Amino acid sequence: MAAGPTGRCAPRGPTVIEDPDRRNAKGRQRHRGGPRKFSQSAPSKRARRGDPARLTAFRVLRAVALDDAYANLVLPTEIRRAKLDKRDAAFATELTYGTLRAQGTYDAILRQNVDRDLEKLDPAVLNALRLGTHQLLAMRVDDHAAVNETVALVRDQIGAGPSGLVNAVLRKVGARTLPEWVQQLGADLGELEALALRHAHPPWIVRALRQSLKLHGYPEQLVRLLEADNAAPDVHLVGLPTSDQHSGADALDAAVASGAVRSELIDGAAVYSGGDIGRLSGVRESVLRVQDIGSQWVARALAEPAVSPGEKWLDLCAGPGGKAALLASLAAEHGGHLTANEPAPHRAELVRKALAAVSTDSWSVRTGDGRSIGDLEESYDRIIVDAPCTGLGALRRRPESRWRRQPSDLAQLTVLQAELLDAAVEALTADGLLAYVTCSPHPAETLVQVEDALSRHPELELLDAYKPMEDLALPAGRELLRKRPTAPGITAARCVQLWPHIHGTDAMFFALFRKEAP
Ligand SMILES: C[S@@+](CC[C@H](N)C(=O)[O-])C[C@H]1O[C@@H](n2cnc3c(N)ncnc32)[C@H](O)[C@@H]1O
Repeated sequence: MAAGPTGRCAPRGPTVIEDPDRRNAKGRQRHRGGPRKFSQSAPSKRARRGDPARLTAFRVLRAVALDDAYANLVLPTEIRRAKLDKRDAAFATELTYGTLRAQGTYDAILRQNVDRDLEKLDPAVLNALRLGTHQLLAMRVDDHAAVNETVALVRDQIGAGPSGLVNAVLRKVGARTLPEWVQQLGADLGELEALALRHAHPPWIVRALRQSLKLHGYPEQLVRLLEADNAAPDVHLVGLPTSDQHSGADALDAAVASGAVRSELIDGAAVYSGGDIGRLSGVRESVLRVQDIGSQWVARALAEPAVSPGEKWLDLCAGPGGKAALLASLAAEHGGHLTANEPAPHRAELVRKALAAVSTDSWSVRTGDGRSIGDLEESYDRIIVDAPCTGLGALRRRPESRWRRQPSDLAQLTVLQAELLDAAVEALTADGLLAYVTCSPHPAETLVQVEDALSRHPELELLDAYKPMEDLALPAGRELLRKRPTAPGITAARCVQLWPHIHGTDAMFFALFRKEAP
């Protein structure tokens, strides 16, 4: 994907994978003994082994479905395990991510073509059908290759039994294009449900995104947002401002010399599409890190309003440590100290690793429930509550998450978010600053939380969160923040909501409070 210097990503269609060396124009892997001849009518006579790239995608889908695994974590392991070369790895990646993203739409199509409930199918067979459907409808893979290779995969991995069913269903799926299927299935749906089907989002998420866009002044941009959710995100880099051993700024300069493009939104950030970031200098030392520019922007915004030397800061929900690393590094510049709190021990360990480059005088990690932070009898000058949330702002990064998340998750999460905010208010010094951040634009997790917190805590004043974001932004970043809801007194006019299709970042929400002196 073209990476603009602003970090914005242009929406794109399904990835086209073409490999003249290893895959022919039909998406089949070439065989040394010349092209294979597949029987047109007898699946039992066809290839018995699936090709390694498709097998890799199949294995990831299985781990996601059966073990609740995250595709972005499992896929690299499976690619290494299968020893895929670069091109096959790209094919497996597009196949995996594309299939997972569009799963709901593909299931709607499959329901039309399978003579029983999908829930009654062997999950492995259903996954194979989804993989075949993605190849048929969204990748430039020839129909025969898509069907034959999927049938071969099924024979190899599941057995000969279901291969006939898979063959028959995929032939029916391939009889129409994706727009034709969407048009046919959408004809009986309401406008929102049809949009959800077309852009492969669950309707409840489309409803929430539509509401949030409206509240933040972008009522007409729903389709652009849904398209951006379906595009692969750019990799963003941060150079930590302060470090014990190495300079993050130097590492960022070196990354730029290696093809990264400096962000036009904020300093200290870059966009990289050069592949393996492990090769960049400073990554091993943790001074150059992968971090969404939206996350960098909100973390820096908390550290923007006049910092006094020796301040005490708290990151209440720190794992895996992205914002904590940046905040600790900024605190170190002012002789301050960051406490990074995280209840999950393995995530607390990740926080320690993330902070490794920053002077140990400047941070400590606490492993505990953020709701009990008041037990420490410490108070903090600045606190960030980067709350556990539905993650609807990062759908681009976690292809399976939109189908895994349920509206019922909100009930539990919003209670936890409110309790964490209460604990943070208690632990905040008089005149201290509190940032409330989510990687979700859902109104129940964002504006409603802010309004509820204000009504529970009259001592809180809602500051204009745009101000520190603008103060630290470069001209292009400032320009993108220019538009905001203007009606006086509305909460949304003081809270920043970033968007993938506008800012090229995750949809981070940022509210900033001050606790008034009693
Ligand atoms: C959105 S993530 C934070 C991301 C992190 N700030 C970063 O930038 O890398 C939310 C974190 O909150 C943690 N969490 C969950 N329940 C919590 C609780 N009761 N108290 C504090 N943190 C909690 C989760 O384990 C998760 O690591």
